[in-house]
Amino acid sequence: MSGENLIMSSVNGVSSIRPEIALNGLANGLKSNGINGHHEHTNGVDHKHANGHKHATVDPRNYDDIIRLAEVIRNMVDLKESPTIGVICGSGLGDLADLLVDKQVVPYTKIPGFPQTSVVGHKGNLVFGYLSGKYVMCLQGRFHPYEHDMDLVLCTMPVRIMHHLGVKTMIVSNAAGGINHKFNYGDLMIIKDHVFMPGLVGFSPLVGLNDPRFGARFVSVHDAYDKQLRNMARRIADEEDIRAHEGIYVMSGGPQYESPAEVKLYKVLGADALGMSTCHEVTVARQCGIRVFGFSLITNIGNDDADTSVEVSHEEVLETAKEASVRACRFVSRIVENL
Ligand SMILES: O=P(O)(O)O[C@H]1O[C@H](CO)[C@@H](O)[C@H]1O
Ligand SMILES: Nc1nc2[nH]cnc2c(=O)[nH]1
Repeated sequence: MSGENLIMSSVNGVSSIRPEIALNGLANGLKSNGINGHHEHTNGVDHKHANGHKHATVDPRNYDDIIRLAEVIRNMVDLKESPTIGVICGSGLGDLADLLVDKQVVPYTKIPGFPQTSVVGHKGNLVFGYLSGKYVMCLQGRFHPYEHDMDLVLCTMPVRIMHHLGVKTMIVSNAAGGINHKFNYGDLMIIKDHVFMPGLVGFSPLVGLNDPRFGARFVSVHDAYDKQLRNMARRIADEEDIRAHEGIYVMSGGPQYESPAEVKLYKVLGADALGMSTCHEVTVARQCGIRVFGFSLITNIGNDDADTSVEVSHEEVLETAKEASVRACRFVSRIVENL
């Protein structure tokens, strides 16, 4: 099979991926070189794509591999300009990427060495285009650590690629279970701060040898969610008559939802909403100096009493996210307009 055939594709008839790239050449270019040439990583992963085809070896821990992969992606599309805004679409919120104007879609399956999505509601496309007149890149589908054997470095590879392609501001969304009693189905929660549970016990994307080209060894996340952006988002929510709160997001490892006793525990910790994503991406974004705005879509209400608890399901999460999707897309479009 030729590289041309693999890379050429049309999604919804709008993709215009450049055909001239030879995948075999990319594979060679993507061999791991080690940090600064003096450290050879041995944990490069041969990522098998959904179609069973084995792509180039990319070591997500290797700076040179990330830069090469970012350049491969740059060459797969005809970028209109540098995307300075990156959006990670959470469960059921991928509709936003479909709204982009003049868009170019690169399926993850066509990107050598890229991981794949497996969660319903995460399509698995990198989408470039204009939103509110600004050139953005959207991840239409994210990588949850529970899908990828808790390999947080692999799951945050797209954030480092965004950075290399020019992203300065990242908007990250997720679906989450509300545990603040004021929260209702379909409300938005502007993330003020987070509790990164996996990170607290050693599952951080920053664990391992640090190549200083990625950023600092020790990253301060005291101001991870930009205050100015939060204030702007609150004003926009008011103007648009969107119910939005501000609160603390907790990322658990998942994929099981919380037991009522765990929900109670998180309440004591001061959490407002629970999910299984976002914190790893935000941590890496802060390491490379990307400004972050994050919000949760409250798709279900956490149970805190085993005697009255009801089942939580991903179907329910997706259904509520779908109902709130138009509102959430309007919210993000207005934020981008104001950036
Ligand atoms: O955080 P996003 O990607 O929105 O997905 C959320 O929804 C899924 C559970 O329903 C989990 O993956 C949780 O993290
Ligand atoms: N951990 C967790 N993730 C979610 N994603 C959507 N709802 C929930 C929830 O209740 N708990």
